[in-house]
Amino acid sequence: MTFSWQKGHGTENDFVLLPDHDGTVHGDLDPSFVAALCHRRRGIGADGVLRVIRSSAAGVTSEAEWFMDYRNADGSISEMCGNGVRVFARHLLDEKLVDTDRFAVATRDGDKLVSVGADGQIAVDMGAFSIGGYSEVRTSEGLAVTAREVHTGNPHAVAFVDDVEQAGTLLTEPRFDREVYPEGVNIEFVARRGPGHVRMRVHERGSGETRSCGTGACAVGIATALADGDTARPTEYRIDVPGGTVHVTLDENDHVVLTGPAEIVARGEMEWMA
Ligand SMILES: N[C@@H](CCC[C@H](N)C(=O)O)C(=O)O
Repeated sequence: MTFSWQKGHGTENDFVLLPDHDGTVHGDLDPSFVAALCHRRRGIGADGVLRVIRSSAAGVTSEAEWFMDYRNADGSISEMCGNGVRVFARHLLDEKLVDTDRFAVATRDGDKLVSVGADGQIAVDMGAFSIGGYSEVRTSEGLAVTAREVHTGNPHAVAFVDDVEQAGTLLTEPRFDREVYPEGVNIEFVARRGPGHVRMRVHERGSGETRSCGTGACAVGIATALADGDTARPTEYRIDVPGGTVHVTLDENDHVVLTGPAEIVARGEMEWMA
């Protein structure tokens, strides 16, 4: 099977992009194929796949022409990917599939408005968010922490710690309360670095520990504002992740806006032989 592909990343959260404009190349996008592509030893290696497909071809009702069909590295589907949408936007711009630097991208969590800055950074209005209560997360190495439930299109548990290295290796998924998160959860460990500035590590549902998570950074910004009693709008947080830095703004409409880099690093035709 031969098809075109690209590789990109946003703060080292990396993705295989599969252009499939009319949905004729990859059909239903088999989860085992996604998992094989993402495998770091037997495949190309990535935290997830972004299929680039027209909303109409994906059966999505949207004003936005392009739908980000996001899959986790294990082949599972998630509603949203914050770093992915920036990489997706970079691809649309590079391939001249959009002709303006402000446009919407359709996702399973609705349309996201993307704006490209003069510095090349990409800002995404991730829309409204919701906040839940507290429950415990526990790493396999025995760290037990109370985490705040935050939904930024997908589910997150945000746990404040003194030092993110306390989370240990994160080689296995921390335990969490399945009654609170029946669909699974992305878990962020967050440590403060200064006013409006935190550091985080994340264990992603369906992908394991990644070098960055955009929706996770948004959840962390929201949980930090709540913990600080910061009700000013707009208010901005700098979030350091192992793969770089992103900025999260809570704006006057109580939307969360994610700003960060996005880069395409390779493209080509592939003959998949596995
Ligand atoms: N890395 C992403 C989040 C991807 C989805 C997540 N693993 C889930 O299952 O919800 C991001 O940048 O937001």
